[in-house]
Amino acid sequence: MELINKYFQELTDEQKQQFAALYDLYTDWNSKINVISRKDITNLYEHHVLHSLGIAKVIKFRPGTEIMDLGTGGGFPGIPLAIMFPDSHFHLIDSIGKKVKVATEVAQAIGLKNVTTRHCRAEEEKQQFDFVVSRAVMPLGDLIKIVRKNIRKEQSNSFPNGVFCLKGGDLTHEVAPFKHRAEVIALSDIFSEEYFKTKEVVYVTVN
Ligand SMILES: C[S@@+](CC[C@H](N)C(=O)[O-])C[C@H]1O[C@@H](n2cnc3c(N)ncnc32)[C@H](O)[C@@H]1O
Repeated sequence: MELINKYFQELTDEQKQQFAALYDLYTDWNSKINVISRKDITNLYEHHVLHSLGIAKVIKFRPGTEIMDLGTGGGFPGIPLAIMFPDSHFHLIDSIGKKVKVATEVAQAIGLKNVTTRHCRAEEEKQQFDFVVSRAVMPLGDLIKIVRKNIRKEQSNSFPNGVFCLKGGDLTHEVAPFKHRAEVIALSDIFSEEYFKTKEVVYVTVN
């Protein structure tokens, strides 16, 4: 939790309480439904919460922005981002029902009013959003093909509407087809912890 305060110094008391509550909630839910590797739960704030918030270091979503988290699992990156941007709306979807249940229960338990969840495959989701966020779900090319229908044309943020993905490792091949429309932001330039040495935020403009 100190790690979140270290990088985000303007949190309200409510946001601090919401972030702090995640540890017990995920420890409890993860013992029933596996959404995080069991041995990684002690690294919840660094590997999952702060990693998700890497996107918040790249874009400050304007109030009213609508975002879909594709393949949210137990709520990453959607839940940490929903805490960080209470005036934006986050729609969390996953094709595995019991994982969506964890995300739904955690959002409810911490009183998030800006989160909806849905158990479905992204291919079936027809709603439109300003942005799609995603971590560890599928290769960039496949993801862009699926979400093209979900990105609305009208723009209202500092970045044109598109996709923010949390990725790791060498992305040369994955990003090559999008070279004029993609931007790779190294999280090692933002977070000093060893874990972020090989982690990136990839942004792709869609439309
Ligand atoms: C490795 S998990 C990552 C979960 C979460 N994003 C995280 O980082 O903790 C990948 C998730 O993507 C979901 N998924 C894969 N393909 C999907 C699709 N086409 N539509 C919706 N969810 C999908 C899976 O059910 C799984 O929960």
